[in-house]
Amino acid sequence: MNPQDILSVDSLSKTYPATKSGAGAGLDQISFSLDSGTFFTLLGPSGCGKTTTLRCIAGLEQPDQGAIRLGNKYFFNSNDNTNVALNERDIGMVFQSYAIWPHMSVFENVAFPLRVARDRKYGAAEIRKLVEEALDTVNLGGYGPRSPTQMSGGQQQRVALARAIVRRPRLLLLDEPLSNLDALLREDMRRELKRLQQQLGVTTVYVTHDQSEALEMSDTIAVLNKGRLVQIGSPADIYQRPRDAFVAGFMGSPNLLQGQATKRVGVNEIGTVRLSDGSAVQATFPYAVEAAQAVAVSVRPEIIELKQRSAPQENRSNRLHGVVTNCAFLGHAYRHTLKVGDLNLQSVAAIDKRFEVGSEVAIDFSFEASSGLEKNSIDHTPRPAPLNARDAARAEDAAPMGRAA
Ligand SMILES: Nc1ncnc2c1ncn2[C@@H]1O[C@H](COP(=O)(O)OP(=O)(O)OP(=O)(O)O)[C@@H](O)[C@H]1O
Repeated sequence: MNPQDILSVDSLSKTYPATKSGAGAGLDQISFSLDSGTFFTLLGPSGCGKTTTLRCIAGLEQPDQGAIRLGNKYFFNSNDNTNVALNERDIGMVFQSYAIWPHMSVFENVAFPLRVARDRKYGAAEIRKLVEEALDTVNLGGYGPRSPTQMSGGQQQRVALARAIVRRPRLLLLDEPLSNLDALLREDMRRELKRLQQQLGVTTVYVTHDQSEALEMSDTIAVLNKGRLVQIGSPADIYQRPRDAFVAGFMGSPNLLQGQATKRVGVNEIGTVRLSDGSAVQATFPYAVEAAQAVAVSVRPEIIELKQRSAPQENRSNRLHGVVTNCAFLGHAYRHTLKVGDLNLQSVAAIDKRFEVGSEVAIDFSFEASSGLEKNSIDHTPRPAPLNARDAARAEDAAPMGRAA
């Protein structure tokens, strides 16, 4: 790993002016640090700040506060007014709208960044070699003379990618690059993009609101909500151990059991949660909670096993009792809706595990697979190592109240 390629974003904040429709939105103290070669995804709903973060890294948007650094080179630092111009940041970018010029050939589109480079002059032979290599990398070898207007959406997106990598940037920024493609092509391009990123070993920041895209492609995911980074982790962490109700809901886990911790629970320990009807369930907590703290338990639909009420209960498994109120065929599985007291839960069961509407069932789910989470959105984001001693002092001063250590 090359330490010169570590991307650090520290306490990035930006406020847009308030509009008629509400207070000014933007970014609130976004921090993360990426090892070189990481495929990192900014994930969240529309308006959460993904594109603004990406544009700040690119130099298309100026943050109000914070620092952005690649290796030991600061792109931006509000402390000493560093703000490096976009074309000196050594990055490649691909946007949702491919931004391919229709009046230029594929070759000229890809050659463009080389022709306008200010830091060095590329000779004709070198341009030819670099463009051909970039086109080969995106499987468009031989397409140079064509007009982009004669190409499909997927091929045009590859041209945009070739243009982004032709200068072999140290950082690749991708803003929803697949969202204009049809569903089948998008699936193919996910794998293609990932292969390309691995082949190049380039640190990549990817923006999407599509959870499955983020899970399939990323090494690390950061979930954003209302301009704040609410959770950062591996795809498995984010999916199986959401930190709060927002992340759980956004990652498609509709089942939340609200209650109180019966006693103090340490990080990654199993704790007991007393539900409002007096029953208790156990879950694994990715963070520490105090006795009587209000918490929730996220139970993913696919970890629920429906059984006859008389069926024996497995070790280390929770059991609730409920009634099936709906059963929907999904093709590969059945989704059951279950009424448990005042609560509606969803389960997804294999095709041979169907229960009729009206069946009284046992609802089993394991302690390990059930995830304890914060009831409210509290920022537990681990902060990256300070950029330097001066920044450390500033970070101490600026640490917002209530942030987890
Ligand atoms: N130039 C601007 N002026 C004013 N407000 C802006 C501007 N750009 C973004 N915003 C606001 O900042 C917030 C974050 O916007 P951003 O585009 O970063 O979100 P996003 O997560 O990328 O959303 P989407 O997925 O819809 O593109 C939104 O509330 C948006 O309205």
